[in-house]
Amino acid sequence: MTPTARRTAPSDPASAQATGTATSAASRTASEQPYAAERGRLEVADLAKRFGAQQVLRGVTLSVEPGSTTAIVGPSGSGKTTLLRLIAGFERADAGTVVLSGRDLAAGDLWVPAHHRDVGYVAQDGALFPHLTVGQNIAFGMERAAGRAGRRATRARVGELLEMVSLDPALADRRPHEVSGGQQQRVALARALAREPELMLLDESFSALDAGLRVATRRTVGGVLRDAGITTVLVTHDQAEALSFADQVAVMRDGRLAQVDSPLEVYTRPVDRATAEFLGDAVMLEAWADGDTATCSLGTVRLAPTAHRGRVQLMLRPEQIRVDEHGPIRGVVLDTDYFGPESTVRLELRPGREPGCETSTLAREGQVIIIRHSSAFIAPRGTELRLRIEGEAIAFQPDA
Ligand SMILES: Nc1ncnc2c1ncn2[C@@H]1O[C@H](COP(=O)(O)OP(=O)(O)OP(=O)(O)O)[C@@H](O)[C@H]1O
Repeated sequence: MTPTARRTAPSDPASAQATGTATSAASRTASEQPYAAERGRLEVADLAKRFGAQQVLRGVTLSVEPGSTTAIVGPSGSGKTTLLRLIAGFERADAGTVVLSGRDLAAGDLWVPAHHRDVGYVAQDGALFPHLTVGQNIAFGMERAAGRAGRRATRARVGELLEMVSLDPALADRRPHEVSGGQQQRVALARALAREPELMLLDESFSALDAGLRVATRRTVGGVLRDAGITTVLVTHDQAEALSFADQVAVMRDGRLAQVDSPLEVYTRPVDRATAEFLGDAVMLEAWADGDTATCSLGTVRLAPTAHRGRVQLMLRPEQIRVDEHGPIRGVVLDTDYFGPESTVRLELRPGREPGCETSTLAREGQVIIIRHSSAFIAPRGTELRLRIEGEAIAFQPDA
């Protein structure tokens, strides 16, 4: 694709970062519209960024389907926010391309600044203007017709946007400090939505909220964006948030995307041990792989399709190891960690002694594993449990 901007947006005096977005979709002429089929499609290719001596992004390639939601998740400092800022146009990449709705935003010498991109941005703290009312925050930078009729139309649109994010339009006259943190985040989203962006970027937008409010706000925001068909990219360091919010999860590590896949796939089929352990608790076991099964301290375990043979490292999620009185594996409870809806139980494996007990000869004396169980189940220390494995284990190279 030729690196040329296909249309020029009107200049916007407001800071795109503060207001959350740039050009109004309403300001486009028909001939300037991106191809309908492409609207909202984001393509990032080979993006690289260095700050001083530090190479922060090392060739990031990511495709986001129109109207879908992608979560970028990874440890602190892995480069998530930098990637989002390059997509928003707050920073310039050293190499690589950003294409939105078929239009080049960054490619070679071409670089479209933030306020000329149809991109909404919601920061962690919402970044509302404290001296403006909620309504004025939302209306800020919205294209307004002059005169009383124009003001009425703006007010009506502000009311609509507040309702869209499940807020009472009566909040329009309050100042940001007069509404709760969750409401502020929804106002920030309404402000970003006011300009009908093609792409919404959420930068740790729910992190500052406490647990209950966070889930509720996330659900509302996710629903609004999905209903509006707006392509969304969320940056978070919270694995559970990424898995529950997104259609696609991109796991970032050390400036690279280690895996990009559906939430189910990244959780149940992680590409390597670091990804597996980042996304949740993992039971790691030495094993011997032979085709579609492996032998480990839990006996013979079915394997997800793998090319690995011989000595491997096996990964199971704790919830795959179930307590079952007829299960072939034995373990003795060491301790139980209770935390509301479920408990974590540490067990020491016992080699099998009776028929039906398959615990393998690879079982090392004292091998400890962790399982999860409903909180109603609290086994005292020393209880012997029988276990069985559900589903398939993942095989990694021994040193992966
Ligand atoms: N403007 C900048 N100047 C210099 N270094 C920067 C700049 N922005 C980011 N960095 C560095 O780049 C690295 C990646 O930062 P980034 O904020 O992208 O990571 P992150 O994955 O979003 O982390 P966190 O989850 O902690 O926000 C960090 O080491 C950070 O210090």
